[in-house]
Amino acid sequence: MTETGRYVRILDTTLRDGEQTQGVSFSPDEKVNIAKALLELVRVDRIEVASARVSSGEADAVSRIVQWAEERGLAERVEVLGFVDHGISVDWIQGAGGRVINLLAKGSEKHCHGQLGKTLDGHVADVRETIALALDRGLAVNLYLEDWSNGYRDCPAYVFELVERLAECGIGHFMLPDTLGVMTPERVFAAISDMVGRFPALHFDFHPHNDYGLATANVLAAAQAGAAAVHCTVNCLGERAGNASLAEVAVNLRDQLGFEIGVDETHLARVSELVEYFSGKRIADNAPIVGADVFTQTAGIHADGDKKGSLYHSRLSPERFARRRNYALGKLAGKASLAKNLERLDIELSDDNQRKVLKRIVELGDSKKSITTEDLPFIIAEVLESQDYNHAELLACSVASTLDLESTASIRLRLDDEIYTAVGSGNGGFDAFVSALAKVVKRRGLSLPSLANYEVRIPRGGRTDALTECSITWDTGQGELRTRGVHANQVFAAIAATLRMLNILMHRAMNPR
Ligand SMILES: CC(=O)SCCNC(=O)CCNC(=O)[C@H](O)C(C)(C)COP(=O)(O)OP(=O)(O)OC[C@H]1O[C@@H](n2cnc3c(N)ncnc32)[C@H](O)[C@@H]1OP(=O)(O)O
Repeated sequence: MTETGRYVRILDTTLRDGEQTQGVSFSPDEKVNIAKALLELVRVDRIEVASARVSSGEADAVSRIVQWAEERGLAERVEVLGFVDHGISVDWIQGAGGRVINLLAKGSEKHCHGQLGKTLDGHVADVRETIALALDRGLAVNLYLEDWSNGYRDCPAYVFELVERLAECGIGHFMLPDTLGVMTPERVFAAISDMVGRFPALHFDFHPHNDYGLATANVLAAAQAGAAAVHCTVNCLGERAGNASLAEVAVNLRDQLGFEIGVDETHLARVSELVEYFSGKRIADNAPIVGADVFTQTAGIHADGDKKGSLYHSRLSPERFARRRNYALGKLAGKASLAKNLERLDIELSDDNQRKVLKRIVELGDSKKSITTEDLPFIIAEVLESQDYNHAELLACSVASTLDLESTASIRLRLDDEIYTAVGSGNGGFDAFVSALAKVVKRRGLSLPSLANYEVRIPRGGRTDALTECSITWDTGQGELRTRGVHANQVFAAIAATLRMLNILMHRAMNPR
C-alpha cells in the first residue's frame, strides 16, 4: 500500500532516548553539535534533546541548543521530556529556556497503578495540573502515553478514557510509545488506525523500540495507519536494543511508501559519523545507508553488471547520500572489479597485465588479506616488478617502550637513492617513529599528513601471536587517504601503513595528474 504525498513529520530523539543507550553520555558541546546537524543539515522536523531534572550539564545543553535554535526561528522544534511532578519539570525546562515539554504520562493501567500507585482519576488530575502549569508558563505540551503498546493490548478502556479526558487540554501531539519494543507491524497498524479513527481531531506520534528488530517496520506501519509523526534516532541508539534508525526510516518513508518528508539525505552519513564519534558506539559496516561497506560491490559478477550499464544499482545510489560506489578487491573479484578500481586511480594496464594483477589479487584474498584501492598500485608494482611505488624503504628500525618514560625510535630509511638516519621520541612507540620520520622527510622539504583515524584489528578469537592489521586514515589536505599495514607487532603494522602512505604521496608528487 502506498500513500503518495502526505507529509509525515520526523522527531529525532538521539539526544534523549539515544542517550539512554548503555554507556552513552553526550557533553553539552556534543549535544549542541548534533542538534545543529539534525535541524540545519538533515532538517528533521523536531528534536527531543534531554529529560528534565537530569543534571546541570543537561540544563546547560538544553539552554545552548534553544539559544542557537532561537536565532534561526527553530526553538519550537526543540523538545524536552518532563515528568508529572507538580511542576518540577516545568520549572526545570523553563529555567533552561525550553519551549516544549513532552510530558511522560502513563499509557497503561499497569504502570499507572504499579509505578505511581494512582487511579486513572488521580493520574488524570495530576497530568492536567502539570499541563495547565506548562501552558500558563508559555510552554507547548505533547504527551507520552508510556507503555501504550501493552496498555492498549491489556486494557484499552484505560487508554481511551485517558485520551478522551485529556483531549481538550491543549496537547499538541499524543505520543504513542511501544516502550518495550514488543509490537509487530500488523499490531501497530491496527492499533494506530483505531486510535486515529476514535480521535480524528488529535495528532498522534509513534515512538518505536527495536527489541524484536521491528522498529523501522513498525514506524512504517504507524505512518500508513495515519500517525502524524514518527520517532527515530541516529544509528538506532536508544534504551536496550535501541530505537529506529533515522536513515532507514527516511528512505523507507520516501521510497517504499511515497510519503513526503523534509529530510536532506545528503547529510545522513555525516550525522551518523558525528554520533558515532560522540557516542563511542561504532555502527556495523553493513548498516543500511550509513555503514562503511553498503555501497561496495564485492562480487565480480556485480562489478561486471555495473560496467555494462548499472545493472546492479537500485534507488539507493551512493550519490543520493553524497557517498561513493566502491568495488572490493579480494578472492571474489573479477576483471570488472579490477577495471573499476584502475579507472578510479587513472591507471591503464594491458589486458595481459590486468590478468596477472587479478591473479595476484585473488591469491592475496585467498590468504585472507584485505585489499584496498590504495593497495592496488603496490600490487601492480610487485607483479610487474616496477619501481614506481618503491620511493621509501625502511632499512632498519628500533622502537623502545618503557614504563614511565617516553618511547624512543631510531630509524634508517631510504628515500629514493638517499639513505637517512634519525631518532625520535614520543608518547608511545608509533608516535616516536612518526617523530623520527618527520625529521627525515623534512630534510627532503616534505611534511607528513595529519592522522584522521587509526584502527587496529586482530582476527576474531585472536591469539597473542596473531597478525595485527592497522588501518590509518590520513588527512592529506587534498582529501583523505587510507592505508593499511599488517605485522605481528602492532607498532610495526602502523609503521607499514605509514610507509605505504609515504610511498603514495611521493609517487603523487612526482607524477602530478
Ligand atoms: C519513555 C522513557 O524512556 S522514560 C525515560 C525518562 N528518562 C529518565 O528516566 C532519565 C532521567 N531520569 C532521572 O534523572 C531520574 O530518574 C529522575 C530525576 C527523573 C527521578 O529521580 P529519583 O527521584 O531518584 O527517582 P527514580 O529515578 O528512582 O524514579 C522513580 C520515581 O519516579 C516516579 N515516576 C515514574 N514515572 C513517572 C512519571 N511519568 N512522572 C513522574 N514521576 C514518575 C516513580 O513513581 C518514582 O517515584 P517514588 O520514588 O516516589 O516512588
